[in-house]
Amino acid sequence: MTPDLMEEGARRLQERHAPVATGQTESGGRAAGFSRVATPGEVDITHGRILYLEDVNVSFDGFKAINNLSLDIAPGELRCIIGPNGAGKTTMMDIITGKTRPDSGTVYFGSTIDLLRHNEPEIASLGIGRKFQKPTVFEQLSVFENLELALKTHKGVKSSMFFRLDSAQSDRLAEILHTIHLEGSVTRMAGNLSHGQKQWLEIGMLLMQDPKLLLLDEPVAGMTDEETARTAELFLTLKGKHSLMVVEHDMGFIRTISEIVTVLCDGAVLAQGTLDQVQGDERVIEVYLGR
Ligand SMILES: Nc1ncnc2c1ncn2[C@@H]1O[C@H](COP(=O)(O)OP(=O)(O)OP(=O)(O)O)[C@@H](O)[C@H]1O
Repeated sequence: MTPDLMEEGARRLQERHAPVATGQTESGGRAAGFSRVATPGEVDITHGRILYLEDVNVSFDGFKAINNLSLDIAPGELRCIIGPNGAGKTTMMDIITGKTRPDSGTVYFGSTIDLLRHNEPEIASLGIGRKFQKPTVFEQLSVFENLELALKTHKGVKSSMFFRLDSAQSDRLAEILHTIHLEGSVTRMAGNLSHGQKQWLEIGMLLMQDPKLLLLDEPVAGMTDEETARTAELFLTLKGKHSLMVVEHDMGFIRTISEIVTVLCDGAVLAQGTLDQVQGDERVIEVYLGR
């Protein structure tokens, strides 16, 4: 897709969501993206989008799980996605990460990377990290070893025997330990961490790979109130440095972290705006919040 076509598509997308989304989207960080110049090897965000989906469709045995889905995300934005069970949230993430191929539609990472031309590992190495609902850390390894391993895996280090972190990598690891609130648990076995700490460690492992876009599926499910509050803090710290797409059912958490909330229903965007705007939307009340 050429940048011109992309502009045209983005304009149509904006028009479609105009009643609630236009002003909000600008304040979500898009304006900053327009002035940035892309350099080789980087994701081109000169058109103000890190992720762009247009008219995406997926059917499973004739059932339309994703139905002309269009949405875009600005660089550095923290976008919350809500919606009733079966709305298509997981399927959308599966499409972005290459796990599921859509029947039709457009999925771009920045202005130039057509994600539909890439497989799952390629998409991960392009800078899209995904965190599933259940924590998947290496329980028999320490917090430090888990983070180190995430870096090795990302760098494709075959033999770990002679791998040594360089000073920049060590600094990065220390910074991430601080960000995920685990600097006091460096030598603890991951298996001995609390559920919330395991979730933070896995987020740290993704951060070691320096993703441009992070997709997080129900990150606070099963967390204590205190862990949920610290996760909200963590996400607000990550916002701006990374783009985040957070699928969550916990409305208190959404209220703490959200700018723009997208409501998915029946595989399409039903509404988009601030949480107050979407919660006041009759269609949302009917299909989701009122249930
Ligand atoms: N591989 C599949 N085969 C058949 N149907 C599927 C498949 N994957 C998803 N679906 C269906 O597509 C619809 C969307 O599912 P999806 O898991 O994306 O919803 P969701 O919004 O993530 O729901 P939840 O909040 O419950 O996780 C559901 O009706 C689901 O049953």
